[in-house]
Amino acid sequence: MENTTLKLRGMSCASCASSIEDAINSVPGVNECIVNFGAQQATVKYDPRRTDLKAIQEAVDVAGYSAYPLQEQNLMAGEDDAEKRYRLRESRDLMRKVMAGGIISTVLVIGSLPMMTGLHLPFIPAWLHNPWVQLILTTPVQFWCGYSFYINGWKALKRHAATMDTLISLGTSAAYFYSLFPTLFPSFFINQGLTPDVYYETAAVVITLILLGKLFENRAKGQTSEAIRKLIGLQAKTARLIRNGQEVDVPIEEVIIGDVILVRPGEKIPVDGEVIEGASTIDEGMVTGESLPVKKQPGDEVIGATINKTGSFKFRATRVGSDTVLAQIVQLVQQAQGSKAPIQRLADQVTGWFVPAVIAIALLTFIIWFNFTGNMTLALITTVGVLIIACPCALGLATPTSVMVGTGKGAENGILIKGAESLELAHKIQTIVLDKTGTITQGKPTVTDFVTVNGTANGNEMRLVQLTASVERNSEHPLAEAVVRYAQFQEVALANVKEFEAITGSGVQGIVSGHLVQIGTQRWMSELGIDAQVLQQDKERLEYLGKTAIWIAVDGQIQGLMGISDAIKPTSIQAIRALQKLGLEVVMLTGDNRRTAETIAREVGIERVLAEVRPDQKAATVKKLQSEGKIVAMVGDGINDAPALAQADVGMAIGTGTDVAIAASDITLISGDLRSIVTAIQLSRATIRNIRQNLFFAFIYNVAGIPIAAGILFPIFGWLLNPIIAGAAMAFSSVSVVTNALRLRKFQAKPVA
Ligand SMILES: Nc1ncnc2c1ncn2[C@@H]1O[C@H](COP(=O)(O)OP(=O)(O)OP(=O)(O)O)[C@@H](O)[C@H]1O
Ligand SMILES: [Cu+]
Ligand SMILES: [Mg+2]
Repeated sequence: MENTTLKLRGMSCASCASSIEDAINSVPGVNECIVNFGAQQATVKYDPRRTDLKAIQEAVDVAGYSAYPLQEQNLMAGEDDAEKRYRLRESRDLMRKVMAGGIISTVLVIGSLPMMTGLHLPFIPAWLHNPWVQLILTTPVQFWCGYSFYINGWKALKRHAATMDTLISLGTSAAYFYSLFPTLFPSFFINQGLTPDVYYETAAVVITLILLGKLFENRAKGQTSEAIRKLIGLQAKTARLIRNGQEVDVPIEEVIIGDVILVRPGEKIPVDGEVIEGASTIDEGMVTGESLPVKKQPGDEVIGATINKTGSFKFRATRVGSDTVLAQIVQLVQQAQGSKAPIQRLADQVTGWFVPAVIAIALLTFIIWFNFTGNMTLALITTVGVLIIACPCALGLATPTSVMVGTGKGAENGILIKGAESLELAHKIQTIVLDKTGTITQGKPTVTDFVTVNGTANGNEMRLVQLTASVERNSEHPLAEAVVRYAQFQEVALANVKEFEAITGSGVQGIVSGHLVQIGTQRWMSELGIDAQVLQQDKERLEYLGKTAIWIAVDGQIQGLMGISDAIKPTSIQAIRALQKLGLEVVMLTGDNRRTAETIAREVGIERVLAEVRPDQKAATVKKLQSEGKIVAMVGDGINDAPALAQADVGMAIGTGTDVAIAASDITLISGDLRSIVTAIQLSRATIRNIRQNLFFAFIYNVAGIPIAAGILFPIFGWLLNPIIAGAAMAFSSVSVVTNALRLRKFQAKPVA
């Protein structure tokens, strides 16, 4: 299965989105297609053996739109130029039409004032009221400014569909062509005792207002993707390389992996890499959301686009171009912005049958009024009013705009949200499961205690450190790294290991100079039949201190015990308290032993502890919590957490953790700070609230407007909805939806503690 994102052009409203969806879905070999109107993107899952991008693009072309793959754009070459030019051209075109339409409409409205108000207004020249003059003025507005409505409406008709363009072109045409009759044959009306009134100004004003709304909408939509532009703008333009012992400045695109780059204080780090010389502190806030600068020394990783603070250093480029952390973030955010929140599906379904239903209501309105009153004017005004006010364009904007701003805001706060679905789900989380090592704690354990059975005489202790560290050197477990570091610190040379084996969740073993060395948990020792009574007291003491005790057995005999401690992240306690304040149940899930886990849990204020859980049981444990009827989020960093992250309703990976965990998760917390979980939940709540407001704004005009426009209040109060007001209301509803979504940009993480 192949997954691609396509940029789309030519959409005018949400029903366009569903026709593109239909068009792509009907290509054989396409599995799934989601079109996002706000982001103007389609996400397509297809079988590359059965179809290809070209076939999909053709299907979109046939439907009357165009599509091109997102990958073709050079992500890091500044803002996507083609896209920007397209948007600008569209805005300029709209601007011209709005200006022309605005001037003409004003003249027309002034000309019809006497007729509308029934007053004699001597300062208005009579010729302005002449139907022929009005016809000549309106025609360019109707067919030049309103051209796109006809074209798009026609495209829709060819697909047997109806969109907002259908409604607008129908509505304004009704006003325009009806007015032609009294213009051409005034005597026909006069003979019947009717005034030959014309409604040109209605058509012109409605078209102008809707275009004005579109212009605002266009501008505001440009701002919703501001986050991406900001991210791309973070990128440095040049890098100072050291080549053949010389410093040269090169454009960032020319940096290749392995290049040595020099960075001075205050400069931006151009690409990702590893420090090889010098030391400094670096502000990584723009990428991780972490506000404190981070110390770096040789061996440490640096991230492109972060800012060097104090010292100069050299580093070797390890990731360039579209592989850098920043480029990955941009890509992720772009994909997330194009994804569809479940709440949107409802809106889409509504839009699907809305337009045909509106046309039916409009027809009915006309028939009823005309039959009952015989009044053509009344019948026409109500019908045009219904057609215009019922346009569901704001409905299609309601969710995508909020999702775009919300995911962008997340990225700014160091929270990468992979899809709108997890953004929506996050506000429902009831239980949050935290992995211990690397999530609550720093994941940088150190050996603090070392107890041997046979004392320290005759180099026995150093010999044991050598055996242990030699085996552990082959393991990737953080505990293993701690042991190796300990040995290095003691300047113990490591030996070769044969038959190394890691037993996940239990320990490691291997043969060093003919001795079988086994290192791991008490449970594993008893499974191996090794008696571990000797150092029981020491073990319990270590565990009460919150340290992990690992047994060392040589040739089936316990020889020693190591106490390894992993400091709690200073922010964890605060974060956990905040989560509990938000009403969530916080659970700790760990493979470590019960006593150690409980000590750490007590320190951070967690009550429910699930300890000694084997890696293959972590997912099952999450499932069990879900079967209690809870919406469960899992936060973890390790490979052993990946299945649980995937099982959870919302999986959150720590950005400093393993790639496997990040791939399995829905949300990545780029810095390891658990407080960003709180921010993620707050952001989700804010976004959902925003979407609900938007849906309300979008619906209220239609729901309240249609009956009024249909003339329901006329028999009672004599109220009619002028089509001009309907046009203004509908333009206003789109604008208010987008403006409301932009309010989300002000989102700020609230400290809850
Ligand atoms: N390489 C190793 N060396 C020594 N002991 C190990 C090793 N790998 C695992 N163990 C033992 O197995 C236990 C469980 O390991 P596991 O990886 O499942 O969890 P963890 O990393 O300790 O905790 P968490 O689940 O919170 O990340 C460890 O606490 C340790 O006692
Ligand atoms: Cu509309
Ligand atoms: Mg872990």
